[in-house]
Amino acid sequence: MTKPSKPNPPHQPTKPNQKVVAVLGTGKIGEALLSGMIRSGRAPADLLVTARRQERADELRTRYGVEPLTNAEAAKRADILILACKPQDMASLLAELAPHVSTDTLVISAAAGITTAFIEEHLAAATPVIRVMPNTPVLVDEGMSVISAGSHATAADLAHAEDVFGAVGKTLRVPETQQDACTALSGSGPAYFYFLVEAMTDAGILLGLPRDKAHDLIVQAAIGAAVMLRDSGEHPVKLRENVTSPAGTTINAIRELENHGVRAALIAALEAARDRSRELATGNNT
Ligand SMILES: NC(=O)C1=CN([C@@H]2O[C@H](COP(=O)(O)OP(=O)(O)OC[C@H]3O[C@@H](n4cnc5c(N)ncnc54)[C@H](OP(=O)(O)O)[C@@H]3O)[C@@H](O)[C@H]2O)C=CC1
Ligand SMILES: O=C(O)[C@@H]1CCC=N1
Repeated sequence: MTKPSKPNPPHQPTKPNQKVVAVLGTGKIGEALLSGMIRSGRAPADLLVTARRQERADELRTRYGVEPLTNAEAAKRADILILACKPQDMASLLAELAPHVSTDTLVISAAAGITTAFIEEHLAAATPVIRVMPNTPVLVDEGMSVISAGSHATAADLAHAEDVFGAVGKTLRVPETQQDACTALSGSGPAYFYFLVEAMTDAGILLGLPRDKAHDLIVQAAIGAAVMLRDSGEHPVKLRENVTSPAGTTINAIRELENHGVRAALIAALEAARDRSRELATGNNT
């Protein structure tokens, strides 16, 4: 495509050198990122959002004090566009954006599977594109955002992406060939832990505990285990061995987990998530 020029003067940020960021497709992850950017000190006036339904636009205006725009307006005004629609909506969003995105604009996609090459094909030649896989703990500033540069993204573009996503958790640069695997581990990862907590809470009910107590016990065990995994410097095998007393209770539970193939199930589950990310690469997979 030929390079469109920026028809409108760019939006003036409230802080010098502050990039104006637009979130296009403000659903679950888009809203989580928006709230995180506001918490990290970006002024709502430097944040643009788009929504395709009036009801959603009204919600965002009320909750965050942002003024929802059309995708075209956001593309004209922002320095950084974060595309947070579903992979299946990406081709139509890019078609809408293409006439308005200048090559000065950094385009960041958070969509599972969608490659930087796919986005580059839909925009003007040399548009810098970055692929990021965040996860929902960005809502509590404990996110993990895995970042890969497209063919025209510079070191400065990567630094801008790390600035935005680093405000709401950790960031990690990987080659784009690893993004589908990272999506399976990290993007989807929180869901597996919620699933385990849900299942273990049910076990507490079976063992006769009230649901709220069972929930609190399992959540605190999860928090304690997570902090030890992060801070102790010990391998997970060692941490598990420390819990597993000879002829005690834990080994009986571990034997059942192995008998039921839980380890193999987790490996197969993450492989299936990786495969689905690959299938979504063109965005036309329902
Ligand atoms: N949820 C998660 O944990 C993570 C999701 N992602 C990725 O983020 C993306 C969004 O996922 P998620 O937030 O769960 O999905 P949601 O359905 O909650 O959000 C998608 C949003 O995009 C909006 N949208 C779609 N097309 C347009 C358009 N043309 N213009 C403006 N807005 C549009 C939708 O509007 P409407 O409400 O009208 O449908 C919706 O609000 C996906 O690509 C997913 O792969 C990445 C990491 C983690
Ligand atoms: O389930 C999904 O497709 C998205 C991508 C990673 C987490 N949620």
